Amino acid sequence: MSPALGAHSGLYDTTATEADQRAAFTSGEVPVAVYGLGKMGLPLAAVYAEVTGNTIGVDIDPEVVESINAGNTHVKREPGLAELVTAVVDNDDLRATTDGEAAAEEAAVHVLMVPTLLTDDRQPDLSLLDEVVETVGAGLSPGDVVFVESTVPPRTTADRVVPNLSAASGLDPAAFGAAACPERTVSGQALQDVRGTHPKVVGGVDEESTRAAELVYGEISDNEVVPTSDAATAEAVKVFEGVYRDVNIALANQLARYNPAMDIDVTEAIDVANTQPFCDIHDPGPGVGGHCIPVYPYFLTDQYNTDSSLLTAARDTNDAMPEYTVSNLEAILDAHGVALESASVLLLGVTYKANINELRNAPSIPLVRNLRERGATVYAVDPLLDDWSVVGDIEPLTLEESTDRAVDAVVLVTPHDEFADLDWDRFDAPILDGRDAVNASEVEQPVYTIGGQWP
Ligand SMILES: NC(=O)c1ccc[n+]([C@@H]2O[C@H](COP(=O)([O-])OP(=O)(O)OC[C@H]3O[C@@H](n4cnc5c(N)ncnc54)[C@H](O)[C@@H]3O)[C@@H](O)[C@H]2O)c1
Ligand SMILES: CC(=O)N[C@@H]1[C@@H](OP(=O)(O)OP(=O)(O)OC[C@H]2O[C@@H](n3ccc(=O)[nH]c3=O)[C@H](O)[C@@H]2O)O[C@H](CO)[C@@H](O)[C@@H]1O
Repeated sequence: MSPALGAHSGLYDTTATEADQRAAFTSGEVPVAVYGLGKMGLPLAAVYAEVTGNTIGVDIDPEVVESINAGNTHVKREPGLAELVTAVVDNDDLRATTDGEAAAEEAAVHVLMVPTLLTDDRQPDLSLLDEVVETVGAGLSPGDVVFVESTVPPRTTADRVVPNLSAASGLDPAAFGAAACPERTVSGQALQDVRGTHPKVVGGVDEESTRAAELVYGEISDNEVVPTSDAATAEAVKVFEGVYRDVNIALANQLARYNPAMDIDVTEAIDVANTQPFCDIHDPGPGVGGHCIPVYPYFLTDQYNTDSSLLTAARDTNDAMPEYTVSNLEAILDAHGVALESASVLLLGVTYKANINELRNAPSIPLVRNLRERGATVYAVDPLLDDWSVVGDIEPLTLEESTDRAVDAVVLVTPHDEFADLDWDRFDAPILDGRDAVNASEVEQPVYTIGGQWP
């Protein structure tokens, strides 16, 4: 019970003044629970704890919970995160638990940050969201607010989350608030993003929910808080951002395919085209991975009886890039007198993005499958990866071991920091620089790029 907030410690439909609500929120009188403590959820929970002094982190993985309660951070390469987690745990501002229902009973602000992925037939998979909504519903109280930070198909908060919360709690939907407050955070800079690199978008299922979200994120974010007309609009903002990026990357990959016929360096043309403000063509590469960009288009394509051919064409273009990369490599090997079928190929970087230990939808997986189907022997180096089981039929090597292997070509798939100062000539083989990350002027071996000129 919060004296400042009167009847209940919730922010929804309270009679307290805005000033009293802010005071209650920042003094810990409005307990917060953050559900999902992964790459996005842990930074988010740590900032909530820093602001409120009373945040419960909920995760279904006991090892995650144990690690956090020991003041440790299982999410790596996030500047400032380890220090912040240690500080908020030591100060008892943040505590973690696997008991989501107990946390839901205690909290008045519920923040959902669990994965929203795809089923095998590429439909939105909201099963983890449904599970956590059941958990929150079991402890939901009048006056509580629920913020969906996970990226979801537009209309999910209003048409799925709220009815399920009402059913699980027995509360009338008018008794609690719900808003879509999509996470606009990039791994590798998560803390600064949560704190306000970009404006924070919030949209409630009703005006009071939007108001409560504005008040909370006005304390969490240093940037402006942008309220939208409703929750579905806020959800659409996030999905549209991701779809824009997938289509734009597909444009870059389409342009790369004009080689070898066009016989130019497409990446040079793109870079120069981008020197005027109405053009922002992204970079061609061996494919589009992660659980954001290749996923979000499917939150739209089959959900409405609307032609989505542009989005599906972009997805097809990006999904074809691993195979296109192999055809590039085959031309390079051929020019160096080696048949792909009998070649030894070294891949540098396997995770979907530099310095992030995440294999979801990683282009390296179809790339390895394609190379092996063609008969090539494949080695790979990835200093971040601890579980190679899903990568395919390859021999993982350390960077040191890789120099002892006679290989016919090297493919830079993911430019981790560890490769930044590499002596590329140590491999004595042509290089296919999939992410245009190698300074070819400093390398004696021939360096090719996706979109660059073929041999
Ligand atoms: N990773 C990104 O760059 C990024 C950026 C913006 C938004 N997002 C959104 O955030 C979501 C989460 O991404 P992430 O990178 O943090 O995922 P993650 O896989 O790193 O972490 C998810 C965590 O949620 C936990 N979890 C699963 N089900 C749970 C439940 N029912 N209750 C409590 N915890 C549960 C898992 O144990 C895991 O620790 C994404 O699916 C996406 O929608 C991701
Ligand atoms: C808040 C949030 O959701 N943030 C998302 C997050 O997305 P993300 O972490 O999944 O990372 P991305 O950078 O989008 O990369 C995805 C894949 O696309 C490949 N790629 C990329 C650019 C390019 O020009 N050509 C490419 O081929 C790359 O190698 C990788 O495999 O950060 C982005 C800003 O970085 C955001 O815009 C995006 O909303």
